[in-house]
Amino acid sequence: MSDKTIGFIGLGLIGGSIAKALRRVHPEYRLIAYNRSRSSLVEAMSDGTINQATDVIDASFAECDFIFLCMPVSVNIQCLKKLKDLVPDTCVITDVGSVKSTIHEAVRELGMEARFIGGHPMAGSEKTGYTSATDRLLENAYYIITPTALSNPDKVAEMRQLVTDTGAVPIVLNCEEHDYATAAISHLPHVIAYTLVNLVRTSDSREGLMRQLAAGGFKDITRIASSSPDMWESICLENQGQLLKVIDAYKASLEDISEAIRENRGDKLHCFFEEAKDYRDSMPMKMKGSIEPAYEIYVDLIDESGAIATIATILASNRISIKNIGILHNREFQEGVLRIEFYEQDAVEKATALLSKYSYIIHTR
Ligand SMILES: NC(=O)C1=CN([C@@H]2O[C@H](COP(=O)(O)OP(=O)(O)OC[C@H]3O[C@@H](n4cnc5c(N)ncnc54)[C@H](O)[C@@H]3O)[C@@H](O)[C@H]2O)C=CC1
Ligand SMILES: O=C(O)C(=O)Cc1ccc(O)cc1
Repeated sequence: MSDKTIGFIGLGLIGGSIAKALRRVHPEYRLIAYNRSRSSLVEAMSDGTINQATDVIDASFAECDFIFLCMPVSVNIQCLKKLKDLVPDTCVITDVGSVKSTIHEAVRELGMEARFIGGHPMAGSEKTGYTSATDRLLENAYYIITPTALSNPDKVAEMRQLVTDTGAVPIVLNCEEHDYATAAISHLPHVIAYTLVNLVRTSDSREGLMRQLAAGGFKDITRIASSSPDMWESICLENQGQLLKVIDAYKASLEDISEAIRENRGDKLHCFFEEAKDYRDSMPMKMKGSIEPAYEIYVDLIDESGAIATIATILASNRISIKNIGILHNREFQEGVLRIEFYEQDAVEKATALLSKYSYIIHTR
């Protein structure tokens, strides 16, 4: 592929991660970024990710082949108007926002359909900012692309290639399909996590007994309540229609389960839990598109100082790269295990063989 100039408007977790991934694969590309706060730009210049930084959205972006809008959804929408007169028709504008219908509507109203291709990486975390960005964040995750009726097929093909270059897996959807699916699998779960945490917060005793006792299950399902309030305010309002539909359906299912509990209907409860368990267990855990880490092992930890360092050293000295490492306590591993996440399946197999040789007990899921 020929050299390209790629612009980023917003260089936080997602903008920064895409920029870092493209830099790794394409050292020849020219990357330009605008960010509201200067610190991310300084960091991205000094680590070599971007070639040019700007405090204002100006004519520097006119040279871009692609511009990624990576701010909260409503801010991305506001930015379109500015770019309309600033950049030529040949530049493709794309976004990474979690809601697609409202930005597509704005694109239509502004007559920008021929130069816009929507996008949404199905990867991320509760963290924010460039400091949390990594060149591997999108690896193996689906990246939804939503072309317009007037998107140029050659540009869509280039967009698919850029997505593939980040390590993600492109998939094309229309924006309504996208917004209904993400309302159920992402937006409602975030609303549930935030409301559950607030329920416990307001029910807790003065001494904070609930906060102290909250264990693995609560923490697992509420991790995402640590996400950015700015970002989630924007997502909920931009996907209002679809989100309200799934919230209503969820309220109805809470009513069903309340009734079964009230009426001592063990059979109903059992069936409800069993159906949910079967569906959850059938979800691909080690496949492309999973937001959950794909390549991981669990190692029983010997209770002595330096235990983690010893394992990390064994792996590093055998050139096995670790993506993430940490101690996990939950119902499945009550004693606590060391969870090690790798970049690929090959590393899982090598690490399992190697650590078994050193008599470590390994679990996989
Ligand atoms: N966090 C996640 O896991 C995922 C987020 N997204 C989408 O990516 C987009 C960016 O989110 P993150 O990178 O996670 O957030 P972030 O908080 O790490 O970065 C947001 C960026 O937008 C800038 N920004 C915020 N408000 C602004 C304003 N009013 N004017 C100018 N700049 C402003 C911030 O300076 C920052 O650079 C959002 O649209 C979100 O829906 C998509 C997939 C996953
Ligand atoms: O942290 C998680 O598990 C997420 O669910 C991250 C996330 C947040 C917003 C998106 O649009 C997509 C992914």
